[in-house]
Amino acid sequence: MTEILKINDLTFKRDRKTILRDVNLCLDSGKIVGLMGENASGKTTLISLIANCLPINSGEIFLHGEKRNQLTNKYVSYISDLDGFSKSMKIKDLMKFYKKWYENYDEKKAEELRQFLKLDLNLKISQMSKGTKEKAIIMFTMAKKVNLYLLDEPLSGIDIFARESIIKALMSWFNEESTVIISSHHIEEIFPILDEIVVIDRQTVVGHENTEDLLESGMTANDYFKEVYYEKGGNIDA
Ligand SMILES: Nc1ncnc2c1ncn2[C@@H]1O[C@H](COP(=O)(O)OP(=O)(O)OP(=O)(O)O)[C@@H](O)[C@H]1O
Repeated sequence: MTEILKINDLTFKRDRKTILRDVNLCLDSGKIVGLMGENASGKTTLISLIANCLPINSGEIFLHGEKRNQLTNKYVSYISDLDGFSKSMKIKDLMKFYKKWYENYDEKKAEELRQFLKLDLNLKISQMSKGTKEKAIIMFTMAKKVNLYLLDEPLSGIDIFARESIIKALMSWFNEESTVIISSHHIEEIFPILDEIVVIDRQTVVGHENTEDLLESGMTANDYFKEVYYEKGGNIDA
């Protein structure tokens, strides 16, 4: 096992408002990690910071042992949306784009993912529903050979049947040298494939647990969430 991600005392402010404070987290290779947290708890911000899409105010992020910088981008795959592309681009155009610009793009895997996700080569971004866009984001995120895959709410617009098969397939889309972080409001749904759960609340990581240990103690993801939430002084209805 290799250490894929290490975050030391990370604090991030926006417009003088603290969004994340004193975040510490360490993840090894070969894990599927669920990132749980209420709305506006900072999940997307944390993912964007790991992906080098936001500047760090204080603290450090190490990817594969190297301090986060432009060069460590090769270790990470993250697509926040497809807004940067022309809406007239088709799936096949996006495939050509990634092949041309990303050394770590695996053309064969991309085609397998495309077929699995039933994405028509001629489908334009402008014609994509929310769920179809999410499938395209999953496809192009997972089609790169990297150490860390970041999926931010990847399944929220996808119908239940496709969700189930994507969740099952996720395990085969990465290898033991890499790790996947999946943020979701529906952790229970992906709980069976998770190795670890990270809970973020009131701007920081308040819990990090092995799912095996949770299962052994008879806890579900939601039980764990509530436990760490109340322990830290939260106020949700049971
Ligand atoms: N561009 C921005 N400018 C200012 N504040 C922002 C910006 N983006 C996010 N925030 C704030 O940062 C906090 C964390 O937001 P973030 O999107 O990271 O949360 P989240 O846990 O991903 O939320 P959700 O589950 O609703 O997607 C929120 O209070 C939000 O208002």
